[in-house]
Amino acid sequence: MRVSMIVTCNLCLALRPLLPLMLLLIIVLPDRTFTMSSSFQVERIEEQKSKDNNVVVLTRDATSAMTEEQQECVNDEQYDYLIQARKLIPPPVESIENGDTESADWWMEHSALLQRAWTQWHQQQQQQRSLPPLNVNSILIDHSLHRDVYQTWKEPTLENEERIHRKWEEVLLSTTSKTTMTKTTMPILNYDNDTIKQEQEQEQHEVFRYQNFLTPEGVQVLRDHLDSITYDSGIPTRRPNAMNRHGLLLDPTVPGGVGGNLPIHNFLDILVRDFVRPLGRSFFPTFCGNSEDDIKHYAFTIRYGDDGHDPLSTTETGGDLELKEHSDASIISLNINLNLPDEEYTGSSLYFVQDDGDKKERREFNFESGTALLHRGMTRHGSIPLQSGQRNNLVIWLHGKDGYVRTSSYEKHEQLTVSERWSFI
Ligand SMILES: O=C(O)CCC(=O)C(=O)O
Ligand SMILES: [Fe+2]
Repeated sequence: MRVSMIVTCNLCLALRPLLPLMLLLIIVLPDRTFTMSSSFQVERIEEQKSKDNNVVVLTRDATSAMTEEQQECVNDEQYDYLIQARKLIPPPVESIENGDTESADWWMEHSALLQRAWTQWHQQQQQQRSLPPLNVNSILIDHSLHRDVYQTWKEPTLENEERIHRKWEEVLLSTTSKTTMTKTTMPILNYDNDTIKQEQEQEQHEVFRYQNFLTPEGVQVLRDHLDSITYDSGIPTRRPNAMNRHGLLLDPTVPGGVGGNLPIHNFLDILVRDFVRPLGRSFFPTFCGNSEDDIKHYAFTIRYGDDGHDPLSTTETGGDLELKEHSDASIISLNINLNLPDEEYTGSSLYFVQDDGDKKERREFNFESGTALLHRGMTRHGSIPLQSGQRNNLVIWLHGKDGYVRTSSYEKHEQLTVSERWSFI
């Protein structure tokens, strides 16, 4: 007992100089140790949870131990895809790398972030930006066309189809010669004993026009919606295709395409299902003979001329001016003008190549606000230079899966029946 007291006293004496430090540790350490270990534990648990779910997230519990500044940083950088997407600098639309005009790799690399940003933007916009529904009472599409189309959906007859066709102008007719093989029983007339070859002149309707396909209200709401995507979202958007540099690629399945399941996507789905596909099948029954041919759509907007928002552009007016002659990667294309009635422009007529066998001629068309042209993708076309103003159009291509475009024609007996044309197959 005595010994132990002496030892304790000696120890006390030895430790005496350290006493202030020990006191300080007793006061400070428990609290520090508790704070650190608890926040550490939470983080470890959450880290484990997120690993299990294969997602990397910082939870609110883990961030509660952070300073306000740190937390803001986490909120911005980790959660806010919109802020991250807005910071990206996309490759200029004019850039060409290894022959690739669309910088596909860059869009692929940022595709997941951009899609999340669109979803986030949609959630923020939901209250303010919607489109009127595209149902039978829709104010978007010419009422009398709409009525006839819905009547034909209810009763798919040739008469009802004919009523719709009368509302469209046939604006381009080509004459092509087609060689047909006919079975014969007269062996002397040919060498293979079984067929005779016949040259037939065939008239082929190529382009149809509907002057006021979209109502003035329809043009206005679609433009507002699309302009908001372009100018308000701040999310980088990929050029619409290899030829057009300015406009929106509206296909969410293509890296860099506008996503987020916005009202425009729903509008396009219904427009394609209820109008473009059955109209394409009924105007071009020799080419749209199977649902495999027109099952998919690819939609984009195009803009010719300056919009004053494009400092990176190097073209004379800050936008595209013309489009070279081409055929589309589609079986059917619908091209609708989205200029507001008072948005005037000169030049920029769309031309189609009229093929009369020996002779090929260009036929030009001017778009007016809301005008739609429906044509085969294979019919060659382009647009002449814009002289002044701006032209905005919405283009929808129909094709098969994986971009498959069928070009050969179907014989009469292979073609879809009227009820098949107006069905969801
Ligand atoms: O409206 C135009 O200028 C034609 C657009 C076009 O043909 C296309 O983008 O494929
Ligand atoms: Fe085209």
